[in-house]
Amino acid sequence: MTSELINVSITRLSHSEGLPLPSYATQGAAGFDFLAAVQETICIQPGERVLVPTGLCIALPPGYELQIRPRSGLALKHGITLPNTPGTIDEDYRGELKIIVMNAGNEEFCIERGTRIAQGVLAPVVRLQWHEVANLDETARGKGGFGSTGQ
Ligand SMILES: O=c1ccn([C@H]2C[C@H](O)[C@@H](COP(=O)(O)OP(=O)(O)OP(=O)(O)O)O2)c(=O)[nH]1
Ligand SMILES: [Mg+2]
Repeated sequence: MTSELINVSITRLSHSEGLPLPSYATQGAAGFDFLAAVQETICIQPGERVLVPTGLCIALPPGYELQIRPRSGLALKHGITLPNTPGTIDEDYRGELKIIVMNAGNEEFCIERGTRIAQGVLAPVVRLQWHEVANLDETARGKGGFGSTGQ
């Protein structure tokens, strides 16, 4: 990938010792894979969700967020998803990164230590400032939405 690399400070908690840092699986991958820093294998029953530790804390540079997204292979093969996707890591968060993993499949799914459970994508943030007005400008769409343009 030709995009610039942004430095992000990272610290480890004791339960991630021995695991490699999250990394990009291919040269052009947009997301790096988070490894589950579980001490023992945890199994999620269909419909259940668990909070998976990463054992990592980071300090994002100002103006960035980290999005935590599901992995499509786990979603397709096992129905593993993240109910809050994309999870938002704020630039001022210094706690442990954790991943809310849900089993939307039909069978038990087990997460072993080091399972690549989700991916992180660094993204720039644009913040707004409200400008309260009496009326909004008119558009062709107007208030039409929720299927107003047809199938
Ligand atoms: O999948 C996630 C989502 C969030 N976080 C952490 C980092 C984030 O900066 C913080 C707060 O997340 P969010 O704003 O989504 O949750 P909230 O329910 O609004 O909590 P808060 O009141 O702490 O902002 O929790 C995670 O570790 N994993
Ligand atoms: Mg919040």
